Amino acid sequence: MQVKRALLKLSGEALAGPAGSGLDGETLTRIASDVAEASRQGFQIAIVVGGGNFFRGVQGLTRGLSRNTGDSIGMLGTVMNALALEHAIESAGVQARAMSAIAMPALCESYARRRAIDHLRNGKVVVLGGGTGNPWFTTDTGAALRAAELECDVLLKGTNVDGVYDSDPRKNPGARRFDRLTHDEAISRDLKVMDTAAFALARDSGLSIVVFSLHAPGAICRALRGEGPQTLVTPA
Ligand SMILES: Nc1ncnc2c1ncn2[C@@H]1O[C@H](COP(=O)(O)OP(=O)(O)O)[C@@H](O)[C@H]1O
Ligand SMILES: O=c1ccn([C@@H]2O[C@H](COP(=O)(O)OP(=O)(O)O)[C@@H](O)[C@H]2O)c(=O)[nH]1
Repeated sequence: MQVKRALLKLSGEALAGPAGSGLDGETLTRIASDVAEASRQGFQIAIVVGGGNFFRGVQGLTRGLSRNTGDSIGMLGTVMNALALEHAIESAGVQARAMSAIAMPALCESYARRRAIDHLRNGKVVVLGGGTGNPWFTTDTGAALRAAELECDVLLKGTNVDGVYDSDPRKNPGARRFDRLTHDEAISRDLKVMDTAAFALARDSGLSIVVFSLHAPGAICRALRGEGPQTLVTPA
């Protein structure tokens, strides 16, 4: 696969480091320098960042909040991560623009498809916060949506496991990793590394997904080159 423009999905937890919540400076710096290196190598990178290190909408239910309010808080968490990443990537020497799906003009640009494409063409890394801008969605679905809108060649899902397994590897130590599978197989076998809506949207827009682990330094550059342990999920 020849990749020029990639959509990188980073879960919020990926920025949390060993503490498991909030932002870890060292982790942020490591991931940002990997992204900056990929940009210097000529890849156009758009990032959709999650917010699970701060708040997930469903957590609100146990606090007496409605799902709609919980999801609004969750989306705000993703914007916090986008601002942190924008700063960390610029500190690593590459220009970056945070864009939010929910207008917050005092903090960052609002997401507009054509403006995001302009930034990418001009060599800036675009960091997309706010998910889809709607409750009841996830940032995985946001990542598939933005990858389709921005005509990305691939969706790279960077996470804490090194691919898609036949069952959750965190729960089943005997789980086996796929090198390759289709979106339909991932959906029908209920392989929960991404939600069904994200797999379905990626399938319908003809977008391949690479699932890889973010843990080692240089992981993002290697994933872009198709190197290292990973699972390739293809529409057919
Ligand atoms: N079949 C599977 N293959 C790989 N990972 C899976 C699978 N089922 C569930 N997972 C879990 O999906 C998680 C990766 O998704 P991610 O979006 O980064 O995490 P979260 O959903 O907790 O934010 C991993 O922590 C892994 O334990
Ligand atoms: O389009 C979206 C994307 C995210 N969220 C909310 O933001 C939270 C954080 O996103 P996500 O759980 O996808 O983050 P990740 O698991 O990747 O860290 C979610 O739980 C939702 O509450 C939402 O409402 N709409």
